[in-house]
Order: sequence, then structure tokens, then C-alpha cells
Amino acid sequence: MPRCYVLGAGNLGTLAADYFADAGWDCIAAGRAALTRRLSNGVMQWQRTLAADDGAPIQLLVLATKVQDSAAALAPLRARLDHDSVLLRLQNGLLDPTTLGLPPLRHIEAISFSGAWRDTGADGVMHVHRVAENDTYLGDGSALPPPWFAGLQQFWPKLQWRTDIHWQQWRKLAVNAVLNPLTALYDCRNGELLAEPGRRAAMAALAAEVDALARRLFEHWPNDTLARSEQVAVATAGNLSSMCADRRAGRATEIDFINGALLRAAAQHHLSLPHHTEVVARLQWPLASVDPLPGTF
Ligand SMILES: NC(=O)C1=CN([C@@H]2O[C@H](COP(=O)(O)OP(=O)(O)OC[C@H]3O[C@@H](n4cnc5c(N)ncnc54)[C@H](OP(=O)(O)O)[C@@H]3O)[C@@H](O)[C@H]2O)C=CC1
Ligand SMILES: CC(C)(CO)C(=O)C(=O)O
Repeated sequence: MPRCYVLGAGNLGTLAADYFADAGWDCIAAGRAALTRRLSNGVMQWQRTLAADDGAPIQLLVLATKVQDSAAALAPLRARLDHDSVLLRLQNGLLDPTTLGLPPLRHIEAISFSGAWRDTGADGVMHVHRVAENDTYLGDGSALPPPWFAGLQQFWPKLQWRTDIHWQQWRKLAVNAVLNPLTALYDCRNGELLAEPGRRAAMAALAAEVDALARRLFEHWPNDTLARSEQVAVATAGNLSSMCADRRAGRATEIDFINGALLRAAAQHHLSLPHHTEVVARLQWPLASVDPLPGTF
């Protein structure tokens, strides 16, 4: 039986672990506190005990921590990775893989439009609630997926191998760069961004800057970031974005890997993005000091 290791047994990590286990993989899901967890699918109400760690070399590692936790989470596993290993990065935002200090290996990016959240019952079992099972794209720029992909695809709904993964990553990044910081700063659910003209104006300002940058990067960028952000805000109206949830919980956010990544790309093109600069700066401040985006927006 093939074995995979899911590092970051949170919302998306447990969802992935569930699909891998369905597809017949012996799956280890490792969180910060515990090496293995029992999963209970919130819809189907069944339980699954995942494999225990054996310290063996890792063939497939799914990285599903928040981006800022990646390097620390990977550190204890480095010695178990080599050129035969595959890293599947299931995270939002952009991450320079050279910062991870890993040996040369196959690095596959995964972009998921699915949503999940989890809680732990009184029995100590983690319940995974699937909010939406939407498209998930995997790719590393090559035409051929790894040999295990076809088998996994039968159990992971709407999983696709994409040769245009870089483009897909930017399409998702564009929407996250609008919705995530604004929901975090206004401390609201995704749909509540649409409820006030000031919030809509802030969305428009951020979206226009994303499009200005993306036009420099991609010849045929469709300039539709505002429309797509509004669609996603409607489709996920009741959701707390991951950045809003992190900020409420007092955790570090992914701002540096979403809006910060945009600013770094813009700098390379001598482009200034004043509204993104402002949200990045404001998200360094504690929640209690939020003064929702007056002035420049
Ligand atoms: N939730 C969603 O629906 C979606 C999430 N994403 C993206 O997926 C990625 C994961 O998000 P999400 O699942 O929501 O995040 P969660 O916070 O739910 O899960 C992250 C997990 O990583 C664990 N972790 C942190 N540090 C370490 C460490 N050093 N060693 C081992 N485990 C560690 C955390 O453990 P602990 O619990 O102990 O903190 C937590 O269980 C993010 O990039 C997010 O933006 C993308 C689309 C949708
Ligand atoms: C699309 C969105 C904003 C959905 O909540 C998301 O990806 C996130 O919360 O990180």
C-alpha cells in the first residue's frame, strides 16, 4: 500500500488525508501537537484511524500548514526527504521553494477552491466538515502527472492535472489578495464585504491594482479581479476567510505570501501598489487597533 504524509492536519490537510485514505493510501496526518489523528467525516459520520508514523523515508509529503509555518514544520522531516520524494504544496499564496531548505525533489503545487473546517468532538475525534467540494488543480509545469494521480483522481472530487498551474495560481491569488485582507481588517464574513459601499470601494481599489500588475505578467490577463472577487464573496458569503479567522485567533496571517508576494512582484516591474502596501502595513497591527481603512480607500 502506498504511504503518504500530510503535514498540517488542519482543515484542508485533513480533507486531503481523507481523500488519500479513500484512494487506498496508508496516510499519516501530522499536526503540531499530535502525529496522527482519527478523522470523522462530518457528513458521513464515520471514523477512520490514520497510520502511525514509522520514521521511514517519505515518498509523498502533502504540505498543508499555513504558509508561514512551512519551514518550521518541514524541519524535522528534511532528513526523510530525498530526490525520490514528492512534495505536494496545498496552500494559498506564493512560496519560494528555495526558502524551505529541502533536497532536490519533485515539487507539485496544489490549488484548491474547496472549503473545509474541522472541530474536535468530546470524544477527541476530529470532525471534518466539507463546506464545498470545488475544483482542485495540481501541476508542476510538466505535461505528465505522477503515476499515482489517476487513482487519486477517482476519490478526490474535481481534481485536475493542469499544465498552466502558474496561471491558475495567479487567478486564485488575485481573489485572495482582495478578499482575505479586507475581511481580516473589517473583521467580517466574506459576504459582508458587499454590504457597504465603502467596503466595495476598497475591493475595487485592491482589484484594480492586482489587474495592473497581472497585465504586466500575463499577456491575456482578463482584468476581471473585481468581478471574480464579488462572485466568490457571494458564493462563500457565510464563510470566515482564513485570514480573518487567523487574525481573530491572534495567529500570524498569510498576508506576506499573498499581498506581500504581489508587492515583491510589483517591485520587480517598478510598479507601486499603494492600497496593497497599506493593507499589508495595517495587518501588522493588533486587531484591537483596527480603524477600517479610511483615507486612501
Ligand atoms: N480552509 C480552507 O477551506 C482553505 C484553505 N486554504 C489554504 O490551505 C492552507 C491550510 O489552511 P487550513 O487548512 O485552513 O489551515 P489550518 O490552520 O486549519 O491548518 C494548518 C495546520 O497546520 C498545523 N501546523 C502548524 N505548524 C505546524 C508544525 N510546525 N508542524 C506540524 N503541523 C503544523 C496546525 O496545527 P495546530 O492545529 O496545532 O495549529 C494546523 O493543524 C492555507 O494555505 C490556506 O490558505 C485554501 C483553500 C481553502
Ligand atoms: C476564497 C476564500 C476567501 C474563501 O474564504 C479563501 O480562499 C480563504 O478564506 O482563504
